[in-house]
Amino acid sequence: MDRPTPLLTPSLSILTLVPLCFVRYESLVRLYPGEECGVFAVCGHPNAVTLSTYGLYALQHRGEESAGIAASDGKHPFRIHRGMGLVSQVFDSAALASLSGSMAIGHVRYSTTGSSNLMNAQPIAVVCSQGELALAHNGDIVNASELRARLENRGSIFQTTTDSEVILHLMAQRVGKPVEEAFLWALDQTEGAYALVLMAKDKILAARDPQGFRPLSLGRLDDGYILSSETCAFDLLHVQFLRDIAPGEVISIDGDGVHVLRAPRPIETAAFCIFEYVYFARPDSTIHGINVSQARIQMGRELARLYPVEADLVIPVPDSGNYAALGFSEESGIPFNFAFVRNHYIGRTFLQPTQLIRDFNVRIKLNLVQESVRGKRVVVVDDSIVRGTTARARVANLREAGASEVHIRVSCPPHRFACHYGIDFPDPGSLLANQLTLERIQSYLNADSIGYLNIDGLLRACGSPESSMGFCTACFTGRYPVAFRRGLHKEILERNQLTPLAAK
Ligand SMILES: O=P(O)(O)OC[C@H]1O[C@H](OP(=O)(O)OP(=O)(O)O)[C@H](O)[C@@H]1O
Ligand SMILES: NC(=O)CC[C@H](N)C(=O)O
Ligand code: SF4
Repeated sequence: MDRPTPLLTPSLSILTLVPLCFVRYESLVRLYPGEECGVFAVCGHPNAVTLSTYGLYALQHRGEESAGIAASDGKHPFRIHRGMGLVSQVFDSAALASLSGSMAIGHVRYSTTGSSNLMNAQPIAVVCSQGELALAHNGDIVNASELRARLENRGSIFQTTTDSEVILHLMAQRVGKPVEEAFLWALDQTEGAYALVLMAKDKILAARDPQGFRPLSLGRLDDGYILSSETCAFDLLHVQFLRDIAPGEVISIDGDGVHVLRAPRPIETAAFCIFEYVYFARPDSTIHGINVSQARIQMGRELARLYPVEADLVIPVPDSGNYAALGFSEESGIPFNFAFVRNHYIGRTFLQPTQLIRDFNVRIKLNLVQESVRGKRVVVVDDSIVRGTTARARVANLREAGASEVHIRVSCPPHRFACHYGIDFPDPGSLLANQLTLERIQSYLNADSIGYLNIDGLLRACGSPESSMGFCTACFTGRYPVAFRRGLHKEILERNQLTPLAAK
């Protein structure tokens, strides 16, 4: 038996597709492999709201479920606008006119803990013992369920089912303490992945978890400071890049500038998410001194050395496969061309709600220029294979179009394990490489050969000037840098899942 049941691909007729057109937008927009979030913040700039809006446009690839901005002029209550959908759908002129101030934080969400609905959209704003606070979070807090149960037993009333909200409730417990101290105290109890921006009355605080799973960079524009998940947003806004917020570092920004509240952890203990370089981050971003597109080109070169093949043409699976395919072509000397045309109006590939819809989405996403592959031996380079939906459909296309051989090359190792640090990978049972051997994957995809980049090649491709810098590779290796409770899953904080602890 070659094919695990969840991977079976039912055929799709145009009649079965028609009702799908009426499925609500939110339920369809389910990104591969569940994206993650983007955070953005402006402190001390008169155009904070406009800058945040454009910043979120630049971070849109990190989350397409919901978007929001909270703004403050330092005198009036925070103004906040959040909605489901893309930045362009959430922020019309009326929404933008409702926001003002020289401080703002923004968020684009892809849910990893708590369902996708308006209640869970960020920033999350509260009024508590610390005054007004608004929080935007990228990552996943692995002990959120324990923290929440403890807080609820002490009377906390939660308004969302996200992990992020526990940070605000922890802060609220520090009655009478400065907001900086409350933030540090909350972070001391929080385990897992977080790149955070927090807006308080007259300052913005920011933090990265000790492993630095998710990126966060600091820049300067005129007299103001900007924080962004990725540097591509700085380029767009002509923001001067100052530095990355370091793993474990906590800062505050106010009228007097940037203050380090907690010094970084040694870089040796870092566990940057290596999959940011493979797929998530935009190729024009630079994370820890490594440009993402350059890293991807190196991955393609490594792959060509590891799995050489006699062929006539290298083609990428756009978009994320583009640079790796370029590197493969450069290293192998096999000509490069675009044979798949990507429809950019559909976002990144969807995984939900059913395999039927995934198949449909893959068909909308990519179309083949048949003339460019007919009679050719083709190497198809993609950044990753998760369920195999994309690769299987693309091989079938290439064969129908008359390609004489189809060789698949993947610019990261096989995905065999779940991520609990801010990427909503499907459960391991639906990961192709968790279920099948490489030989069986090759036959499932109907490819003439298959080659995945290995961990060493991937690490080399992401090699940093800081040579001791560490990466998280858990979804490939199963070696998790931060321990988590077994059975952790996305719905863990939904009301009926909570198991209150005994009051202390
Ligand atoms: O094995 P699967 O489950 O099909 O998932 C893997 C595919 O999905 C991603 O593309 P996506 O459309 O999300 O993004 P991209 O256009 O940025 O590459 C990825 O680049 C692979 O092509
Ligand atoms: N992908 C993310 O970083 C999401 C942040 C947070 N865990 C949420 O689900 O809202
Ligand atoms: S498990 Fe994979 S996706 Fe998750 S943080 Fe680690 S490298 Fe990134």
